[in-house]
Amino acid sequence: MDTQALEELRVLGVEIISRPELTKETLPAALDGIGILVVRSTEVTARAIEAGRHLNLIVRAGAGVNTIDVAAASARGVYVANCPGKNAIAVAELTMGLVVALDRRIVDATIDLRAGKWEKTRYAQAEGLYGRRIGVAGLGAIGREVLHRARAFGLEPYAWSRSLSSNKAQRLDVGFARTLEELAARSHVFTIHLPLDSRTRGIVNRNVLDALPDGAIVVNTARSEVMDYEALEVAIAKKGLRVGLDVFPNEPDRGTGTFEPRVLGRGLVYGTPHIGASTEQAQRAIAMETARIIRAFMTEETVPNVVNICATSPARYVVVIRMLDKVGVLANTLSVLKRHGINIEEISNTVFDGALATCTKMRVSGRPGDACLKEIAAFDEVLHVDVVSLPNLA
Ligand SMILES: NC(=O)C1=CN([C@@H]2O[C@H](COP(=O)(O)OP(=O)(O)OC[C@H]3O[C@@H](n4cnc5c(N)ncnc54)[C@H](O)[C@@H]3O)[C@@H](O)[C@H]2O)C=CC1
Ligand SMILES: O=C(O)C(=O)COP(=O)(O)O
Repeated sequence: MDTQALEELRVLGVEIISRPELTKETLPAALDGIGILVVRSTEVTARAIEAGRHLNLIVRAGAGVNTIDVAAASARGVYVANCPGKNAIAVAELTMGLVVALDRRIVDATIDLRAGKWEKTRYAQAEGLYGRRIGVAGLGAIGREVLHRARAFGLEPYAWSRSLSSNKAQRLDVGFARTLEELAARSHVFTIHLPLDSRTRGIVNRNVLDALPDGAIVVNTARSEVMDYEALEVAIAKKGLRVGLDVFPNEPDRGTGTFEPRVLGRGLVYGTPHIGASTEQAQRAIAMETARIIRAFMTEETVPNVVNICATSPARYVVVIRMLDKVGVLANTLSVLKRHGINIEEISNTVFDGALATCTKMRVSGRPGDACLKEIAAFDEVLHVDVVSLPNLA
């Protein structure tokens, strides 16, 4: 981990245990006594989350949280946070690297040269990128960085993304595709930057691949499960696609080992071992963001980048209680709320200058009745109690 980020954590008094060799299988047994787990692509299963009885926070030191059983974490009240955007430039750089390499067949030319073969005639047959169209599927942090770099190459950009409308596309000066098929049909270069979830699994399917023009360059640096790799193999043969992949089905979860993805032998297919995020710059940015998340978790009320906060809280009211800063006052008010069957969803407590008084705000699902409020107000140390209805912002 970056030395500055490590220093940040040391200042917080965090004891750091580094176990990069852990896998999906060995992680659960290693979580005993661990409060904060920082992971890259290692899978964090429900079994790991159950085994990690002391776990409060899981930080995905990267973007994609599909490797973490977020539902299992939510069910045990464990925060899951990621580092959005912090490795986007690195992935965009690799994406453009693959695009250029495929157009000019740089890898094959190098392999031939290393074997003593001067194949100028063969490798002189490149189309070139300038003036051709690039389709970006998923215009998030990485998609936008790709767009930026694609323009510098003179590629004409098109995009398809969840919240992209034709107006927004116009503002971004990018061609708008209404469907993924439409995007594919326009793309001489087609690049995928969608997260993996239940809606995107297999979304780049046979129909989408069939819509691509012959000889198109296809790049996937997102997740293998977003694309049907069997259909891809067929499309490579049928359409002469040139393909660049940084992600594969059943990737090893160790840094070194053997791995022979079948698709790599199916035509002009270049591959990298999931290194999209692996530049020093990106890793430094990720480390600093990880330290920021941990610091906020330990010292502040809100944790940044949490992906599993209840989007539609059942809380409809806020109980605001000003009280003297004395032992047991808050506990007394809570026991009254409990007796009246009021469930507290969220709570915050602020202490004011001089530490004489505090203000507690509790988000609750049911409106406390007058009797309940009177009981709270009756405590000598309670200065005031109020109930505020939350606006329906849904
Ligand atoms: N190869 C590597 O090392 C890396 C791979 N990745 C992968 O790239 C993915 C994207 O990363 P970012 O751009 O940072 O994420 P992001 O969240 O900033 O962007 C994702 C984009 O996809 C769009 N989107 C999401 N669901 C959609 C749907 N169902 N239909 C249409 N559009 C949808 C979103 O609106 C957003 O614009 C990550 O989730 C991760 O899986 C990320 C970093 C490194
Ligand atoms: O950030 C992401 O989503 C990635 O895929 C990066 O994976 P890594 O942390 O390099 O194993």
